[in-house]
Amino acid sequence: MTDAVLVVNSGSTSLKFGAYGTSNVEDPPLLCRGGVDSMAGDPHFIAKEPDGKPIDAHEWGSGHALSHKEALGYIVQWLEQHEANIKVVAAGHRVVLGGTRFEGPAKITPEVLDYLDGLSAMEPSHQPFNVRGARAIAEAFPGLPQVAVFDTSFHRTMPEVAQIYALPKAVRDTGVRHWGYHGISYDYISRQVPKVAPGARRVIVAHLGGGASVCAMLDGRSVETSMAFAGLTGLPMATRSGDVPADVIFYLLRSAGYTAEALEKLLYGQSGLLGLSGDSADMRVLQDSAAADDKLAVDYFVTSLVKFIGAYAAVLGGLDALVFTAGIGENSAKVRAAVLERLSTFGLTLDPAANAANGPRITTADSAVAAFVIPTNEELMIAQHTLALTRSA
Ligand SMILES: Nc1ncnc2c1ncn2[C@@H]1O[C@H](COP(=O)(O)OP(=O)(O)O)[C@@H](O)[C@H]1O
Ligand SMILES: CC(=O)OP(=O)(O)O
Ligand SMILES: [Mg+2]
Repeated sequence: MTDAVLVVNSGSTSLKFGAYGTSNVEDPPLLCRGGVDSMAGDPHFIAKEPDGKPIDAHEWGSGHALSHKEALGYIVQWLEQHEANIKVVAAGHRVVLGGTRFEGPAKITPEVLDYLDGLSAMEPSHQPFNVRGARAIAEAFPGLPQVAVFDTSFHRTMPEVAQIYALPKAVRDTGVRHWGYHGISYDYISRQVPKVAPGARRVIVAHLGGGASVCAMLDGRSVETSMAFAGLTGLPMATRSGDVPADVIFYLLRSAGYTAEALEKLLYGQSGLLGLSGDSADMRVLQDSAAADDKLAVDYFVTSLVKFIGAYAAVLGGLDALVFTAGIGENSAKVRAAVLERLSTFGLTLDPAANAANGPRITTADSAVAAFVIPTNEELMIAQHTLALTRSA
């Protein structure tokens, strides 16, 4: 029997898992991974070897819907049947918002889950599903030690001015603050940067996935980040708007017949790359398209990124390294090239061949500022934190 930590990344429509061995706390070995995608309408399960080789797959058919509990139930049963040598001894969860109470990973209790669920009103796009995943595991494995690892923790090093808005104190004290997200990914990247760019102190990391944000790091610590209060703002994303001025929101509510609910649906689900292109939320489709609106969507995405990077270079007092990560950052040579071309004034010179090969270094040897592609690994970070916290019990 191999003891394993089960890592769960429970999203609104997908539930990803990874099973990690417990033999090496610093670098827990991945045993297998997978998940259920499109839970709401066309669920399909896939399990893979650590190297990505498929082990198993299952489809429920379109029109079928799975709850988080059902999807996790399937995963747990699959692990028991197909990975009979694995014994789950702890579970670690990605939870996006830790609120004022949690600045680092925390052991999960029913009371902790109630607190975290109470934050769902602030962050409705991920938080309730993260909590649901932890509750489903608690039911499937009664008594199993569970740990929550938070996206927001990494950004608590930001200076006070980066964590607040220009609102009265009474409002700020209700928890309205610039939390920042994707912190588990940034934590991982901050540990990789010294390996590829020794001595780089002023670093900007662009986490560009379905959700996207940028983080300015000084000596490996967050000092600014673009995703703000909930998972909606900052850069435009697959279906999320990114920054839209508050006065637009007032106008839509007051004069254009939107309810708060319809507006939330519009901004979270029908905007961003999908809203601009009217075509697709997927950068793979948009970056190769000749359609004018698809090009507009890519241009808006790239321009937003350039604006944040420029602003963050100013905040950092210069730039030593730029890092691209997550689905778009790791795979889209076109987006990276467009961004770097527009940043040549900052001393970044693209190496087209290295960029086409997805790096790791995508700037020329004589580029004053270096840019890199570093694949992120949120699951490994969660496994490490979970092991550290449950081992010290
Ligand atoms: N080869 C590629 N070129 C451009 N974009 C890509 C490529 N592969 C994946 N992506 C983009 O990556 C995104 C998913 O990134 P990922 O980090 O897996 O996101 P999430 O965490 O939201 O699941 C998709 O929106 C997709 O458009
Ligand atoms: C917080 C957030 O936006 O996460 P994701 O990119 O996984 O949707
Ligand atoms: Mg992600």
